[in-house]
Amino acid sequence: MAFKAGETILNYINGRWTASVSGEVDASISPADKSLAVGYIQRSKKADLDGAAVAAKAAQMAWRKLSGPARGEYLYKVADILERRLDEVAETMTREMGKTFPEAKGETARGVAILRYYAGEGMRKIGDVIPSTDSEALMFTSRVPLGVVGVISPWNFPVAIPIWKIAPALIYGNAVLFKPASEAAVTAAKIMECFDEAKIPAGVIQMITGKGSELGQALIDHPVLNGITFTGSNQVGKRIAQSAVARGIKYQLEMGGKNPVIVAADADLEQAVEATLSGGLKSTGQKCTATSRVIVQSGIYEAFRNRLVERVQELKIGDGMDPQTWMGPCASASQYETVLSYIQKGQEEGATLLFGGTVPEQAGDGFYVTPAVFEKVTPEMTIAKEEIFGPVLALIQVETLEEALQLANDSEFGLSASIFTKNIGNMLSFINDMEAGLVRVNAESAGVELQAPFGGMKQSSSHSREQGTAAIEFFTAIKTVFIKS
Ligand SMILES: NC(=O)C1=CN([C@@H]2O[C@H](COP(=O)(O)OP(=O)(O)OC[C@H]3O[C@@H](n4cnc5c(N)ncnc54)[C@H](OP(=O)(O)O)[C@@H]3O)[C@@H](O)[C@H]2O)C=CC1
Ligand SMILES: O=C(O)CCC(=O)C(=O)O
Repeated sequence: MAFKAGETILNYINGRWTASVSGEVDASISPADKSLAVGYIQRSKKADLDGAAVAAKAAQMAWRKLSGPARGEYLYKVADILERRLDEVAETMTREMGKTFPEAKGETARGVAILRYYAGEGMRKIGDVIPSTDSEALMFTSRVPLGVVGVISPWNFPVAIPIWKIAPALIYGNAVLFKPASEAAVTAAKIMECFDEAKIPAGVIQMITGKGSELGQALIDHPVLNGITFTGSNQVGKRIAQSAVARGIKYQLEMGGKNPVIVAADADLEQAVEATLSGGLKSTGQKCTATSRVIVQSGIYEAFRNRLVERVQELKIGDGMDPQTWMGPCASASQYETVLSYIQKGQEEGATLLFGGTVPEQAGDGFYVTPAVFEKVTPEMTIAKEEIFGPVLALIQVETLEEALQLANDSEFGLSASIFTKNIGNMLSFINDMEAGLVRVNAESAGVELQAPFGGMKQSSSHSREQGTAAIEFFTAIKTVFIKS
């Protein structure tokens, strides 16, 4: 089955495309033109979830009995199908949440690579032999699946994030109940179509759409779950943690960031400017790893600021499907309003708006805003503290590297951070002292590689890591086995 643009998509439950018991749907609208519906999604109820939960439990029993390589074969098939349908999936993503078509294609290709990576994991070791004090015994560990895992994903990476949660969950023998973000659920259905076409056994992966406040809450409270993995806001993440702790199930949270870039006086100016543009404004700044605070040493400040503003002025804002477009719209009406309100707050609190932060004339019915560059930002200002999740850069001038590091760490978040410098001492201080899960030298703050652990410190995560070989830590439990004849 392949849903067409503008159609009503259904839930994928127990291997079948199924309408919700509610009989209600919600439009997923295009951020490039809010009068266009990219599709209609089911407004599902707890009763839909209950049916899926029964199917998941039954399916997981059989799925865990398959060998790792056999489970991997399914993921390889899904990867091949997604690769064949890459342009179609990427176009749906661009139309539904606004990122440019080249970015959407890159993300979909990353989804393919993640599927293949975890397909290969099905052939790798899942335990260790440990010497026992009893010389006649054999002692070893084995990794076993958690059971049924809930996946709640955001709209900003509608393909990569669901896949980097679903693929490891499946390869290690879990069944998945997947609730995508409502604003990217049509794209999520495209991923499900690939699993369906690969003939994955019914019930192993199921997708149910609906409002976070109702269906999402019902999922996190559902007794069928043995684990839950989430990416999104801190507010929702905290609710998930509370519910998981109350029921004693495993949870994994990836949440916000307020990512700094330090530009040292000896930095390569062009490199630092281009990385700030890319890290801060690609995907319209809607990445948890996006550059938000730009901390610049005074020796290079003026040259950096002037070049940055010059380059930001050149960026073309428009529909992500237009090949000329460098930056698309904000993903939704609520993101748009949030971003505009932060820009207003920045000005009210006394920061200087050097450029942007306005609604372009040709915006029409789209959620467009020009990238905003602020200077004279102080650490206590709201735009220096809160995650904006939009195309807003806050420049902060400092004298010394020590001051830069101290300001960079002055945040409740600790996801990613970059420094631009040629000095090895600066690099080492930054690597040692920066409180972030991802530290990058002479590279933009955004940029996650699927084979490496990903996650944050402080309020940015539940202190667990996703992706690469780290994924096995969350999606399995260790069983220690002792055998004596
Ligand atoms: N770290 C990151 O990558 C992301 C961070 N954010 C941050 O969060 C802000 C708000 O974005 P928003 O989309 O509202 O993020 P949310 O955290 O509300 O949404 C993320 C996911 O959680 C679901 N959800 C919402 N409420 C509940 C609930 N009570 N129980 C269970 N699931 C729920 C959503 O469903 P539904 O879509 O149906 O509401 C969606 O699938 C952004 O401005 C940004 O700062 C947002 C997205 C990603
Ligand atoms: O930067 C990336 O590729 C991933 C970012 C991310 O995980 C997020 O924004 O939620």
